[in-house]
Amino acid sequence: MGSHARPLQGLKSSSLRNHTLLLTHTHPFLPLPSIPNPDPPLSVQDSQSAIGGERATAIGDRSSWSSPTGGCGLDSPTSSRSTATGERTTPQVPRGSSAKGREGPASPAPLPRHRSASDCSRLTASRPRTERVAPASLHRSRLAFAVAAIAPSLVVLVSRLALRRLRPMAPQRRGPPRVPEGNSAAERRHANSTKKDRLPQEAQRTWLRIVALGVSLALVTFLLWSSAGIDDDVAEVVAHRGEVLEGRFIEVPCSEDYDGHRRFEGCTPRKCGRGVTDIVITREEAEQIRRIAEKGLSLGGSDGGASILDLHSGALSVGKHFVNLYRYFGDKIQTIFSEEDFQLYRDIRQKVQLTIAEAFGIRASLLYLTKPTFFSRINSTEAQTAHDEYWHAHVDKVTYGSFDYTSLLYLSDYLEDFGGGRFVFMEEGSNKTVEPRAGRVSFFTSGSENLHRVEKVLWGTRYAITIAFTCNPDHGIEDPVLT
Ligand SMILES: O=C(O)CCC(=O)C(=O)O
Ligand SMILES: [Fe+2]
Repeated sequence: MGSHARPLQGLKSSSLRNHTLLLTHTHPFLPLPSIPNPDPPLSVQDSQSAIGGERATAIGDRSSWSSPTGGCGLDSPTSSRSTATGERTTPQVPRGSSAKGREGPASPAPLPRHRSASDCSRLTASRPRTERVAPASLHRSRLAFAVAAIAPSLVVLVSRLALRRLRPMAPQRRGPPRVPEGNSAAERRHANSTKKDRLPQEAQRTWLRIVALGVSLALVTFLLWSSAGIDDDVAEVVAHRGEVLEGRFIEVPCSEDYDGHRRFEGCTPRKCGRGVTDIVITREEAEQIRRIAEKGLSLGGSDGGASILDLHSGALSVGKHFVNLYRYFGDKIQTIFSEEDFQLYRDIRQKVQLTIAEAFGIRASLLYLTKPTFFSRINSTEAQTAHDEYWHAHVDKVTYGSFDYTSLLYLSDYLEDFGGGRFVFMEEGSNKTVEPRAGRVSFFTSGSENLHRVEKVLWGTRYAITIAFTCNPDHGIEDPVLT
């Protein structure tokens, strides 16, 4: 690594703040939009042009690396097109990955706003398949809270009633029995009989207390279990980390999300579903490409949650923001990445594209790589901004607009490299989980038929690449090139 390849974090944070571009603070990851966003998504009405505006000045002898667009390769929607074979057709404007694209002016792109699961549920409320956004456990949690709130009072009430019934002699306990004075034999007899009566009553009271305590404990346990998260809804692991899947495909009915966008017959999903395969990308390839991610991300990294590296635009998480690696390093970028790195990236993209085309019965050449396509690195550090909360349920088509087919290439192993961090397709009562495994490709149509989330990473570090495809050539982006 050359002299320029030192962590951006090594810069004085104040100068970094002054000179980095503020890109909406968001990661492209999740429900949170951010880096290079596709063209104004047709279906997302509340998109906002959140990027840009702030111009950075030079850091030391480095030239300015900002642009009004925020330095993360926000290019014009009209673009060159990448095909299955990686050729570019009719480039109209330089894209983010080209040297020109990195430096040239670009207009800010509206970004889709982060949507939570409940947003999604509102969005899709009329659709039978996607209404099932609130997971069953959420309902259970609410119920548990309600029960727990009234349960103690109920238990006390029932116990008191029960005790009252069991206590016919209760008034006697308020004071000594009224017996004629001097009748000591009668007094003793009465005292004895009262003691006898009291014994079983006390036993009953103790017994009731134990029952009340037991009920309360059971409720508390239930409540804790219920509110422990929605992961307990995971009903089925569709891809275990330990298995090597040749290919597993599950078809699901398409949502109506695609109707709000221009249709491209032969490509826009008519057949929807999800697939997983472990034989398209080898574990060696996964390891090599992970090294690229490690190299790039070692230069920055977010303050918590997920860190993002987008080789197309150059966007890299640093602290709570993004910087543009390409602008920052200029030609020196070649001291960090090699042509082989980029070639591998392109090869992998192509293999994934062919896999998706085959699974959905479409021509690979009709698919275009779209943005954001990026590496993610997640660890168990607390997210510092709401935008780093990668674990929210979301619909990619809603979040990113241009996505028609999403794919994820995992670069590390669940339970070996990290814990938590499983991918979950959310379906009420029957969530489907994909356990990441290095080299595993998980792909799916991007509409709300595939609402999903990532579990929080509990330990270790999880690496993945999100590779997205669109059917709209205008939303296509080029492969990254090292020039
Ligand atoms: O990394 C994953 O497993 C999922 C990422 C994701 O949902 C996304 O990038 O939209
Ligand atoms: Fe996603």
